[in-house]
Amino acid sequence: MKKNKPTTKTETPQQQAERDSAVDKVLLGYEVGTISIATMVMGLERNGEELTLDLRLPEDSSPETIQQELGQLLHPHGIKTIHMNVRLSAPAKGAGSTLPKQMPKTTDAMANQSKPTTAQSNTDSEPPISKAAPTQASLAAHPRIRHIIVVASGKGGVGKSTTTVNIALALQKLGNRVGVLDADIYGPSMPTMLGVADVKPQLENEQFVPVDAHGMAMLSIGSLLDGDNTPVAWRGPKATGALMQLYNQTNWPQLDYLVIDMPPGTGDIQLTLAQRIPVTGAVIVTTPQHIALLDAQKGIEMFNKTNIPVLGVVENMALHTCSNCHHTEAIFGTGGGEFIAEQYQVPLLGQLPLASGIRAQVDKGEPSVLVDDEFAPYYLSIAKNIEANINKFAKPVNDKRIF
Ligand SMILES: Nc1ncnc2c1ncn2[C@@H]1O[C@H](COP(=O)(O)OP(=O)(O)OP(=O)(O)O)[C@@H](O)[C@H]1O
Repeated sequence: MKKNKPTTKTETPQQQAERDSAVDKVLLGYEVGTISIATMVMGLERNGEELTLDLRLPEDSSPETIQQELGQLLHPHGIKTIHMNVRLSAPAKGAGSTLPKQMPKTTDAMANQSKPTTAQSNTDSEPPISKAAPTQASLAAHPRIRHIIVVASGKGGVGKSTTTVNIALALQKLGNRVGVLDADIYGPSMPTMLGVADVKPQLENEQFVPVDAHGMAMLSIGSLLDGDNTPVAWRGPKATGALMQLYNQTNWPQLDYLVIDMPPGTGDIQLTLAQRIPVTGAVIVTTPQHIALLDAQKGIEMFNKTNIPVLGVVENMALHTCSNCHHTEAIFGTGGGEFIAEQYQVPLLGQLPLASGIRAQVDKGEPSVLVDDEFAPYYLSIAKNIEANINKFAKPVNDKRIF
């Protein structure tokens, strides 16, 4: 699934980045049925003017048409040839395994260039590009998951993962069945923070079986990475494809909450996930510094655009607890999280101390809530605030869903 992208001598790094980004945008905008093809990309490799895609497509799709339409859309961006390796998904769970289908030939992206393209001009039949992205309201709820919560931050390093893991454990402590999906492609840390870095998820009937982490069902994007393919090198479609695979092709048990640790930022990957996964609500983690607050605002705006309710803001590292006298004070000043919560009319779920104990516990794989240390009550209070609000945002359960 993962391939190293060969470098080409004729492209400058800037041209390379521009062409990669143009390819990403085309893939993100091209829909098969109502779903972006980006979520179906299992592998992607570009070598100059040649693009190779490994795709997992719905059984009723037409790979030949897709190959031709993508060829026409990508040709203006310098892609002359598209190779496609296709696997067609089985129609329903248990109805058989996937059918590998190697595309018989390489398509010249210029082929049929003079004919009208289905995507652009034949609007009477199947205009896949012009269909609107699915909205949250149109997404079916997962049949075994009551609430999906995404934990996001506009900026990296604000303590999003530390907060996620402790909130998940706190929700469990309040009596809920909890799962954790580590979608942070830039730094998957859930396995380490939960002390299960050495445990690999099993595959059963082409479905991942989540790892048991202190009673929670955990799966991490880190499990899909190998040594010579760093997550940072992943580009949009590849990352979203892998993340959708983790969500869809996992045998999640019956859960009250699936807590997703999102990649930091508000780019294409975050937006696509927000449009494809039926989320009950988002929790935004920020720190009191101005830049982190500005980034949190971007996060809130992104969720507003995609109609995902923002459950609230958590202000991390807002307070300092002296390790000698245990006195707690707001060293960065107060009011940052409150300000943003007021401005956007979202609740401030809680303020967390900056404390070496919090870091030491996650480094050991035994987060504060698990060992019930002096910081656990802060996370429990946040979890209670989430629970107090969440039912009004719950999605109706659709038992007909096949995943
Ligand atoms: N409240 C806190 N007090 C002290 N240290 C903290 C606190 N929250 C997080 N940290 C530490 O800050 C560092 C960054 O935290 P974490 O990895 O959770 O951030 P992140 O926002 O998920 O980062 P990234 O976006 O890069 O994945 C870690 O070393 C973590 O232990």
